[in-house]
Amino acid sequence: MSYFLGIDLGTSAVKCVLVDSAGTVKASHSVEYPLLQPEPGWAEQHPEDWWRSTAAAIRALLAKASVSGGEVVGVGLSGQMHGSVFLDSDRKVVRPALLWCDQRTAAECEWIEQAVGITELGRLTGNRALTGFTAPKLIWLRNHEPHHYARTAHVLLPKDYVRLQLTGELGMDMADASGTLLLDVANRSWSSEVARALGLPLEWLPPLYESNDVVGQVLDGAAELTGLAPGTPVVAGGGDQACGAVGVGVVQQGIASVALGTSGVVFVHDDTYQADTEFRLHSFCHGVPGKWHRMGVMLAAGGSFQWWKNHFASDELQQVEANGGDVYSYLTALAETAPLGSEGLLFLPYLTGERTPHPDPKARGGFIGLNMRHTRAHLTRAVLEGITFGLRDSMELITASGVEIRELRVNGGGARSLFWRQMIADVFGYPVVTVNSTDGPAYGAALLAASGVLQRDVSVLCQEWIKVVHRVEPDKNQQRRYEQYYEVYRSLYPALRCTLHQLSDLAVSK
Ligand SMILES: Nc1ncnc2c1ncn2[C@@H]1O[C@H](COP(=O)(O)OP(=O)(O)O)[C@@H](O)[C@H]1O
Ligand SMILES: O=C(CO)[C@@H](O)[C@H](O)COP(=O)(O)O
Repeated sequence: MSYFLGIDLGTSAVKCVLVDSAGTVKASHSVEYPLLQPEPGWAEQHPEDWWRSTAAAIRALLAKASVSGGEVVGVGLSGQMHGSVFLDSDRKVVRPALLWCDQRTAAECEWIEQAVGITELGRLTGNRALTGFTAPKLIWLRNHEPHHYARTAHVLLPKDYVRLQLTGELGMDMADASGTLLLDVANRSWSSEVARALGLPLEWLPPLYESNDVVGQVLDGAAELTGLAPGTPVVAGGGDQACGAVGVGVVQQGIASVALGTSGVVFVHDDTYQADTEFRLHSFCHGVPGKWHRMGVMLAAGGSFQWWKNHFASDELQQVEANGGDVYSYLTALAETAPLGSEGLLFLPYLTGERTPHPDPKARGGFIGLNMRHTRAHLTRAVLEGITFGLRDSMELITASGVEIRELRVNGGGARSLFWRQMIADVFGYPVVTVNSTDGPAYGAALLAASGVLQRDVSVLCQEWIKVVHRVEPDKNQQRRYEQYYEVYRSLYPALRCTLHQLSDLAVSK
């Protein structure tokens, strides 16, 4: 039997999945690694941890599935986007990577937008300078760690480091490269103009590939560590959002995906390059060769729910866990006992600043409208509703550009909850479906590997592999009531912006 291996290098863990040539998942396996937060707002990881964990996950997956390395005929990679891996001329790691959720580069983003100009930067790259993106991190390194900057010879994104260890080849796909702020997204090539304006060496950037291009073959040493066969072809793959969209079949116009991971993303496919006039949406290359996509990114979607679980719901939760229950399922059931709108309570999900629609590292979260009747159930529901309203903000920007949507495909950990899926259908006003692939980005990476190795069209493979398994329709009455809450929600950020900034400054003042 032949299998394709999809690897998704996430923020908390690497997930590997084996898929057969008909698109059926044989088995999956995850291995976690630590997230370092040496200062408030910083987020780093050791690239060596990624590689060690990936090799261990592949080995364990093959054993679990009783599949031999020789049966794996192609490998694809997906990964957390934007993270900067700095390598020296011997391809050794210079310092820990700065991740997508790291917020230290606010000053560098301002400098970039002044140096290039927001409109010119948008014309050249399709995007604004946002704290998570890669180029501001390179400038941060130049400003704050010149000794590390002087040693740097190559810059990669997280999953590209893993591909380098597997194959010995430097490379980056267009989809992930779009989040560096150094790609001319419209023309799918590095922007020498932006690199020159920022004084960044273009030679640090690796060769570019489409997501289903074969970049290299598994090396002997990597084969020994992973259990894969030497010479197995490895495709470029893509950023986790592009791979996740491929994994749920968002490879044509009319279907949007909503990813409920740590971040939250509303994603649409574009046949031609499109950019938001004010660059509030990210305009990126898609994992489908020669195609593009736009997305709005909320930094703490599932992340807000996870924060709520970790800090304000610990007592019963220990019991739930001890009885083998799922803590998130317990919390969504609790939320369901509170009425729609949480009896006049709104939650702002800007716990780690925000990207879309408010590119603001100093935005902060909050509960607004508390009264004496509110219980933990109301607050839990308000958290889920606030995240959903925040995602609707991205959808508003997408539909305002003239895109017509007929269906939402939900993926990520939050998609497990039927209650949350119904809430999304009611708040967005579109049918919400889930598909047979629950492994999202890893499944998309396996599909891209199959496309590259078998020389099959990505969209055709999506049609063959991906099937809708569940559908919820918006409830008109609930939709009308949510609309009233959403109108209040969207008025809060402009009204509170200065207050949130003051609080953000006070939090770090000594
Ligand atoms: N049963 C569930 N119901 C609702 N939300 C859930 C459930 N399980 C997980 N989640 C949410 O999904 C998030 C994790 O999603 P995942 O796609 O695994 O994220 P990542 O890839 O960023 O690590 C959690 O933080 C939580 O908010
Ligand atoms: O920054 C982005 C997209 O622009 C994030 O989507 C990261 O790529 C990681 O997301 P999770 O999968 O961990 O939520």
